[in-house]
Amino acid sequence: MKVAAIIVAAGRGTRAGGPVPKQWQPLADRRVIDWALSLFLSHPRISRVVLVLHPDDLPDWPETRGIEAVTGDASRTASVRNGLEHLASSDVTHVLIHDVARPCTSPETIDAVLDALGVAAAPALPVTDALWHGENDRVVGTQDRTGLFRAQTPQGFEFAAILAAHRNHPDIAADDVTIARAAGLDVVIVPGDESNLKITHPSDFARAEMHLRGQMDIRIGNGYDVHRFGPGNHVMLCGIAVPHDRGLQGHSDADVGLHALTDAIYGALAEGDIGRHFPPSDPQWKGAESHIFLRHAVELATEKGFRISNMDLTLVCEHPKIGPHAAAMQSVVGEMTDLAPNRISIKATTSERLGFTGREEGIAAIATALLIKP
Ligand SMILES: Nc1ccn([C@@H]2O[C@H](COP(=O)(O)OP(=O)(O)OP(=O)(O)O)[C@@H](O)[C@H]2O)c(=O)n1
Ligand SMILES: C[C@](O)(CO)[C@H](O)COP(=O)(O)O
Repeated sequence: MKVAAIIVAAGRGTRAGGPVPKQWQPLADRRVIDWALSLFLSHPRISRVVLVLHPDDLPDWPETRGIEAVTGDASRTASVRNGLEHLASSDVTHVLIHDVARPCTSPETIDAVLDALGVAAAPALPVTDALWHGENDRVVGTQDRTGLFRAQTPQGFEFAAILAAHRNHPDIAADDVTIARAAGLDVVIVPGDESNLKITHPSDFARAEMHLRGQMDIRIGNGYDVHRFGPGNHVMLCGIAVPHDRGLQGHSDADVGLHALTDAIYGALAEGDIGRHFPPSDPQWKGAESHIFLRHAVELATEKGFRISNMDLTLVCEHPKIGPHAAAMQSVVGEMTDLAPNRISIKATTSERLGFTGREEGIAAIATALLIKP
């Protein structure tokens, strides 16, 4: 079985509204389109992913590894057909056709459809509400719901069969099962999922967001570090050499800010602290630049499937004054972590001349990091 996925994303999302078509709108920290793409790209049983885009959107689509971008057409049916024709002379044996507008589809639904193939299989849910006919805000009739289902995607087909069915069905159809049925194909119904909703109207964004956030692994971690002052003419703080009449002492470059940020990430991952990964007893870390530690923590987070959402750091000291350097620190930390500066907060406070920071014996730093695994 060699399976391709066709994700149709050439619609204009008129019912959903918004400044751009719905697939480009933000949803739970990504764009709607990214949810469907990452689901199919990461599914082990899918070998090719074809993305059908509107002609206006195609020029802006960056060439992306593993995604074959194809031009869409005036109707969903015609867009699907373009995707199928793109695969026409390939060795693909089966195809899953999916709406980009369904960002909450689960890998289990994909597996259920693939397991049921066959010639054709698609997820659906039995209708549970009473059904009426209505006119001018009045009920004019009722409809028996026995045997009625609400169709979802991805809809799966034997490739040659659905290609032929589409070629023989030039008219617009509600979905690809309709076209398969018109060609006489037998379609198996597999259980759909209430959360596999299609973003159609503005209120659907909130429902999808609630589901996706509920599914996410969201981790918070804190980091705290202190370094004492010693001789020197600058302190390293968040990767910036800040002029000062003393330096900070430590086994590494004593960048207390980067250390707290690093420990916050390790903390969120339940991966101990810097000392566990870079033991102070190991001479190779003597005088080390602390960006090494922060980069390691970020890599570890990425390896475990997490993305850093934001970080917040407070430096506690009377001097040096941090405000004039905060923007530069944000930008340097942004480079180290691959985060936009507006996701990194760097601020400072004095301790009102109380305690060791108040007596200017050293600098303390407190950090929080929020990590998300979709
Ligand atoms: N010419 C079209 C129309 C629709 N679609 C895709 O088909 C799916 C289902 O369509 P729908 O939810 O109706 O999306 P839109 O057509 O974008 O929405 P609207 O009808 O509100 O404009 C969506 O993923 C949409 O991008 C497509 O690829 N090409
Ligand atoms: C394909 C589909 O999602 C199955 O429920 C649905 O038919 C698409 O309908 P739309 O009117 O094009 O949104």
